[in-house]
Amino acid sequence: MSMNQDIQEVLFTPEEIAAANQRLGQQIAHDYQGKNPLLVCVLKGAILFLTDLIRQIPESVEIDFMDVSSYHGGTTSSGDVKIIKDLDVSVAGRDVIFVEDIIDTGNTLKALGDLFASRKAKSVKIVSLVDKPAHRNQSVKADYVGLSCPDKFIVGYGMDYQDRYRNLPYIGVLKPEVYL
Ligand SMILES: O=P(O)(O)OC[C@H]1O[C@H](OP(=O)(O)OP(=O)(O)O)[C@H](O)[C@@H]1O
Ligand code: HPA
Ligand SMILES: [Mg+2]
Repeated sequence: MSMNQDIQEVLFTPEEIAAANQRLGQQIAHDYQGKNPLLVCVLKGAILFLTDLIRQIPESVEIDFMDVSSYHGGTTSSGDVKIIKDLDVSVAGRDVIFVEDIIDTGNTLKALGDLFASRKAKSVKIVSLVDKPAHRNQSVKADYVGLSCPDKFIVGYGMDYQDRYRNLPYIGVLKPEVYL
């Protein structure tokens, strides 16, 4: 059965996502000329965004990955942000950009920000493809935002429900009967 049948509404098409990526890539390229920033992809959700975003940055960058989880497949944050895999490289003296698919409660980026405060990065900024401000309970804000989303649980383009739907090329909302 096609995943498309589980979708009630498409919020952002592949074209809208591509346009957002292009704009974000241009902004980052402009702001980080000659700085060789370290883009830290927050797995798993941000994997599609990272790979598309970096191709829109015609400047030298490096990438690394952290695996962080707090939703455990569901639709609400457990508040317990688990670091499953840390970076391979040191961030001391580096210009770091966290790459996120979505900022929702802000719990994930608050925990990463606290962790990085002691690691002596030269600068730390955040790029998030989607901003969902409705449930924010931490005062984190992305420096670069692609798309703003209403108070709905979304899937696709990296984002999951029970680890599925990440491979949808668009971002949408599931039919209510899927949440069982
Ligand atoms: O602002 P928050 O409320 O913390 O939500 C945002 C985070 O939640 C999701 O990750 P999740 O824990 O679902 O792990 P996943 O990326 O592996 O799906 C998403 O990819 C962000 O990292
Ligand atoms: O709306 C969402 N969808 C998928 N994953 C998420 N993680 C935080 N918010 C969301
Ligand atoms: Mg998830």
